[in-house]
Amino acid sequence: PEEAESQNLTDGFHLIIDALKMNGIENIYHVPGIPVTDLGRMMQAEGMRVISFRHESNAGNAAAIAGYLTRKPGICLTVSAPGFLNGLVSLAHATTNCWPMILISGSSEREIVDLQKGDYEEMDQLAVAKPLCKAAYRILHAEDIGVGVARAIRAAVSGRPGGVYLDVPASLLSQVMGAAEGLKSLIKVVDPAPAHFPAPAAIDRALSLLKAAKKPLIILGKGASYAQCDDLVRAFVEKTGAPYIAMSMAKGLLPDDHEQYAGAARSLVLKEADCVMLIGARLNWLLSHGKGKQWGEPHTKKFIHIDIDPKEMDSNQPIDAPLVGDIESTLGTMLEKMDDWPVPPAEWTGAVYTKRAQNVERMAPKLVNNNVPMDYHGALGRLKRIFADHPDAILVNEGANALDFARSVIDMSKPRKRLDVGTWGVMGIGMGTAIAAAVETGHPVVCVEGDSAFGFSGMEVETICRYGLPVCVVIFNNSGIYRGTDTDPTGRDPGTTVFVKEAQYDMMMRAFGGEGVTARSPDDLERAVRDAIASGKPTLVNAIIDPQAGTESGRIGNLNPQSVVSKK
Ligand SMILES: Nc1ncnc2c1ncn2[C@@H]1O[C@H](COP(=O)(O)OP(=O)(O)O)[C@@H](O)[C@H]1O
Ligand SMILES: Cc1ncc(Cc2csc(CCOP(=O)(O)OP(=O)(O)O)c2C)c(N)n1
Ligand SMILES: [Mg+2]
Repeated sequence: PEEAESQNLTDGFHLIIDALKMNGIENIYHVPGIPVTDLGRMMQAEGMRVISFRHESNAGNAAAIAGYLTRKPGICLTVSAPGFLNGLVSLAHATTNCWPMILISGSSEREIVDLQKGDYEEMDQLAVAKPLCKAAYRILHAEDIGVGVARAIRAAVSGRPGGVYLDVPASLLSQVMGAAEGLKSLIKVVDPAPAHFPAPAAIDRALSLLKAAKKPLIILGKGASYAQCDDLVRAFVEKTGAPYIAMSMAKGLLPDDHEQYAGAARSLVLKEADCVMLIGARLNWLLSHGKGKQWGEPHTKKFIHIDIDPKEMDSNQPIDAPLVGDIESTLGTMLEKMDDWPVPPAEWTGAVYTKRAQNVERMAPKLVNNNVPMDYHGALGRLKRIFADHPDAILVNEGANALDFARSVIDMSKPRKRLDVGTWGVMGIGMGTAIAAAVETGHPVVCVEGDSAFGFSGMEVETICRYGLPVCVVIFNNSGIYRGTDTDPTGRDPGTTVFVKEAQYDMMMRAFGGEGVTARSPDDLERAVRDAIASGKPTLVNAIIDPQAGTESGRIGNLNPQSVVSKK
C-alpha cells in the first residue's frame, strides 16, 4: 500500500467504492466471502454502512426495498455462484416490483469459466442472471469500472425501475491503475431517471374521458408511492373529487381515513365504476386482470392508465387513454388543465361512501375483543390503534391470513409505510425488508408476520440484534401455514401445513440479546408492542393465535388447481 500511495495508484477495490460513493450510494447489504471479503471490509473502512446478513436472500430483499424507499439502487454484494444464486430471487423480485436494485457478485475469471476448468464456485453468472433482471453487465478492466457502475445505476432507476446484475471477476479488484487516471474514468451520473412527459394529445384525451365520467374511480399503485410526488398525487385525487382505492403498498399515499378513500367499498367501486384511472398500478392478477364478475363483466368501462412503461398498456384490458410518462410529470401537466373541474355526481360518491360506512360499521365490533385464544381481528384491532398512534412507524407484513387481514384492518396515514410481499406474494421478505426499512429511515419498524412467513428469514433476528435495530417482530402464531389444523390421513406424520404447536419463537430473539415476549391476549399484545416501540429494542412478540381462526391461502385459495380425479 505504501508504494501504491507513493506512486499514487488506485485499484479495482477503490474504484468500485469511489464510483458508488460518487453517486450517493452509501449502504451495502452483504454476506461476506471470497472473492469480496476485502471489498466489504474496505467499503466499511471508507465509511460506507455495510450490513452483513446470515443469508443473501435477505440481504437482497433489503437492497430491493432500499431501492423502493430511496429511489437510489439498493446494493446487494455477494460471493460467487451459490451466494450469487441466493441473491437472484431478490433481484428477480425487485425487477417484478419495479424497484431499483443492483446485485454485485464476485465471479471467476472468464478464461476459467469459458473453458469450464472447474474453479472454486465457478458459474457463468452473467448468463444466468440476464433473463431474471432488467439489465446485466460484467466489468473486466479497472478503467471500465466508472462506466460499469454508471450504466448499472442508470439501468436500475431510469424508465421502469428494476434489478440490475453487475458481475465483478475477482482479478478486476486487484487490477492497479494511476490514481489520477482512475479518478477521471469515474462517472457521476447526471439525471439518472429523466422526466418523461406524455404528449399533449394524450393528456387532453385522458382529461376529456375523466371529465365525462359519471362514476370515476382512481386506483393508486406502488408506482405512485415510488414516484415520491406525494403532494401532487393528493392534489390530483382531490381535484378530481373521485373515489380512489390504494393497492397495498400505495396505502398511506393519501391517509386511509381520507374522505375519498373507498377501500372499504372496493367491491362496489370495481363493479360499478364507468371510468377507471390506473396510476402506477398494473391491471394484473391483483386486480383480476380487469375481468370477471368482480368487475361487473361484461362491462363497458373506460380505462385511463399512467405508466412509465409503454408496453404495460393493453396488457390486460384495452386502454382508452394511455398516458406514457412518469407520474410526477403526467399529474403535474394534467393539473395545470383542470381549473374548473366538475365534481362527480353525488349519486355516485354518495353510494360509495354509504357502502364504505356500512362495511366499516360491520367490521368494527370484530376488532374490539380480548379473546383468548386470540383471533386475527382481535389482535389486529390493537395493532390498528398502535399504528394510528405512531404514524411514522413502518409496517412490514407477510403471511396469508396474517397478510390479508392486516392489509384491510391496519390503516396507513403516510406514504411508503406499508412494505409487504409485493406483486409476487413472496414469503420471506420480512426480516430483510425490516432491516433495510430501519437502516434507511431510522423509524421504528413493526413486522406483522405469519409464523410460516417468519420462518423463511427468521435467522436474521441475530442481524437485527447485532445492529440494535428498532424492529419489533410480531408473529401471528397459529401453529401452521394458513392454519394449524392439517392432519396426515395415514396418521404417520404431522399434516403438511402444521408446525410445532405454540412454538416459542420469542426464545430466538432472547438467544441474541433481544426482548422476547409471549402474548396470549390482545391486551398482552398491545402492551408488548407499545413497550417495544417505546424502548426501540429488538423485540419478538409471539402472539398465540387460534389455529381454527384462519382459512387456507387467505383470499386467493381459488388460484390453486383442483383435482377432479377421485382418490384411488
Ligand atoms: N415514476 C413512475 N412513473 C410512472 N410509472 C411508474 C413509475 N414508477 C413505477 N411505475 C410503474 O408503476 C407500476 C407499478 O405497478 P404495480 O407494481 O402493479 O403496483 P401495484 O401492485 O401497487 O398495483 C409499474 O407498471 C411501473 O412501470
Ligand atoms: C417463497 C414462497 N414460498 C411459498 C409460498 C406459498 C405461501 C403463501 S402464504 C404462505 C405462508 C402462510 O402461512 P403463515 O403462517 O405465514 O400465515 P397464516 O395464513 O396467518 O398462517 C406460504 C408458504 C410463497 N408465497 N412464497
Ligand atoms: Mg400461520
